[in-house]
Amino acid sequence: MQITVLAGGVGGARFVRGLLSHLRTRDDAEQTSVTVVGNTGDDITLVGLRVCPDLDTLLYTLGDGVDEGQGWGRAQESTRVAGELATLGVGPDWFTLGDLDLATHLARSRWLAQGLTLSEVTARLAQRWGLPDRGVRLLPATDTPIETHVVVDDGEGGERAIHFQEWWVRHGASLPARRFTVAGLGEAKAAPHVLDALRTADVVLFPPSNPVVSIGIILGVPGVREALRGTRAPVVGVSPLLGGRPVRGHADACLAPLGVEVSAAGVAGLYADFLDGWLVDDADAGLRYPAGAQVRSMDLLMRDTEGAARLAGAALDLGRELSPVGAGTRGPR
Ligand SMILES: O=c1nc2n(C[C@H](O)[C@H](O)[C@H](O)CO)c3cc(O)ccc3cc-2c(=O)[nH]1
Repeated sequence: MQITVLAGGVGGARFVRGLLSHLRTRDDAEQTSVTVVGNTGDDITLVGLRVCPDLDTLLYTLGDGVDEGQGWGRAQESTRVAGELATLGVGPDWFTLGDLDLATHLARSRWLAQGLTLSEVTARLAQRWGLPDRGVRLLPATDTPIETHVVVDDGEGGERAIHFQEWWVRHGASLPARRFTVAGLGEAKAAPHVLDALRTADVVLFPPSNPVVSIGIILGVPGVREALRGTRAPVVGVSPLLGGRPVRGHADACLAPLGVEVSAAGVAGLYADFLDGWLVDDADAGLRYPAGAQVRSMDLLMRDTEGAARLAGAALDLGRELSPVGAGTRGPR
């Protein structure tokens, strides 16, 4: 079985870790491969280094090296270099790069400067973190450098665009966003294997990642949405909102500027053109959902890896139910 997952950072990484844990309990584990397509809109260049937060969160989480408390960054990390940079007045003081994490950014930036693509760099890092041995292929959504920007009020009746990380980390998403723009997205090409992984999957899963600044960015890469509309695989998503609130992150602050209802139903509407199955929390079972997707409710909270495994198993079960005679047998939509 081939499973393709579109993922943002912490929520996506924890869901995939749960998926791997669930797959280990199944008889067909040996014949199953997982392709994860990661968001690159969060990427940023800091102190001359290319930082890819969502890809790194996936690498560290799936490679058992993540700081569990934060959900991002390396476990047992120190920040001596960041402290020295601050003393030198270099770099933003609102974004901290850990010492071990810096090695990732140094290696990535060096390999990119040598002419490797982000896909090739990510494959090297994935090897370092043992992802292929765990049956996981990690792909950036695109090799084209893209960056999400947030348009906010400039305080003088006009507007200004700031990098997504400045809005998210420095301001805690508290500045009302007028809209999101993605530099480079228009000219971006899906990275190698991304479109094929969607077209040839047996099931496509959407973890409870941010629908606007994580999944939404991947969907904006030319060809991705069309591949999802055309795939014969069931597409099953997990709502990132429980009772109208995100478990972590700021999905609510991202949906408001789009004029989308901040609810599991509102998010389902963003995926309505390709979604086959939608897992929502029991608290949201009574909402009115767009026609087309089968909705199932359960306790959606991923308290630990076991909880994430339960969720991933339910998403796979729903996918199987929607493709009763085997994936690849339904006509394209
Ligand atoms: O809240 C923070 N998040 C930090 N994050 C998390 C990240 O900014 C966001 O949570 C994601 O981009 C949103 O998915 C980092 C992620 C990295 O891979 C590397 C460094 C950082 C540093 C910070 C930070 O200083 N503060």
